[in-house]
Amino acid sequence: MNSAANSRMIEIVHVNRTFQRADGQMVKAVDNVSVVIKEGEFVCLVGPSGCGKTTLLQMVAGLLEPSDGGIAVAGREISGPGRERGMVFQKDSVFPWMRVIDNVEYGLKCRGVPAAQRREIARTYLERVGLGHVEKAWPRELSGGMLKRVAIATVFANGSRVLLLDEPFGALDYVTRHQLQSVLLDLWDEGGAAARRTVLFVTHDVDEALSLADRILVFHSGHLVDDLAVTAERPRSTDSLLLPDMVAIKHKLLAHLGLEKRAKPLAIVQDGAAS
Ligand SMILES: Nc1ncnc2c1ncn2[C@@H]1O[C@H](COP(=O)(O)OP(=O)(O)OP(=O)(O)O)[C@@H](O)[C@H]1O
Repeated sequence: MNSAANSRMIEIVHVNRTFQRADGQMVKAVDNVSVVIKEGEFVCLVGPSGCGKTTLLQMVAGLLEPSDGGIAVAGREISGPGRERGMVFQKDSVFPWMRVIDNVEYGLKCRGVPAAQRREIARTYLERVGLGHVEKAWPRELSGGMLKRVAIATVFANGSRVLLLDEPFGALDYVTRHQLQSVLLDLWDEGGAAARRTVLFVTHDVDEALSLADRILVFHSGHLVDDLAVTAERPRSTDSLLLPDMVAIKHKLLAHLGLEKRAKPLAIVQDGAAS
């Protein structure tokens, strides 16, 4: 639950991460990033390819160590992965050798949750993502969108207070993507504002960020270059994206991505030649 004591859920303090490429060249993937994420915030990370979004997420997950600086979650400096942080990757995050329900239960099983209790929790979340009817199926029998639902059910069933999602819907078609955004937001909001989990969500899709986020962090060349509040009311619809404030944020994001100049109408083609 939210409380004043841990309302600073993620604290990233002067974090740097450098890689050495195979050719010996050094790459500064994350460059002196400091930011505080409050408990229950839904934060999207946006920026051009290679700007360090995944690297930062992996450091918060504890899968990568910062070269410099520190990261604390719920007031504790992290030194590796932890139960309070759950991750969904762009590629499928399910074990192909386990049935759907066993996938969703796996984290609970590892923590010693009794069989009947973990089955009940897994079933609850599979129902919530609309997959109650395929609990006995194998992952290979499911579509890409269904597999993402399994991954989302799993991360919520595990009870992690911090969810780290790296372009989870990037490979999905438009309709499935929108359905899954709704599923994710419903789960995030299921207990009301005071029970919301803290989400870091990497996306390339500006409209997705505007639909989901309370706050959008914009990265460029490893730097955090903008921090935009999205205050539009929830639940948001496609019409919410047309509100003046949302359009203003979208313009800022497109400018950061270097896309503003493409907003001109296409030249009209007449008699086979551009006019
Ligand atoms: N293991 C690694 N070894 C060497 N360089 C790496 C490694 N991981 C990432 N990098 C480099 O760090 C930089 C940031 O990569 P990162 O994957 O974090 O960017 P990103 O913003 O998530 O990109 P994308 O949106 O394309 O996924 C890139 O220049 C990348 O080539």
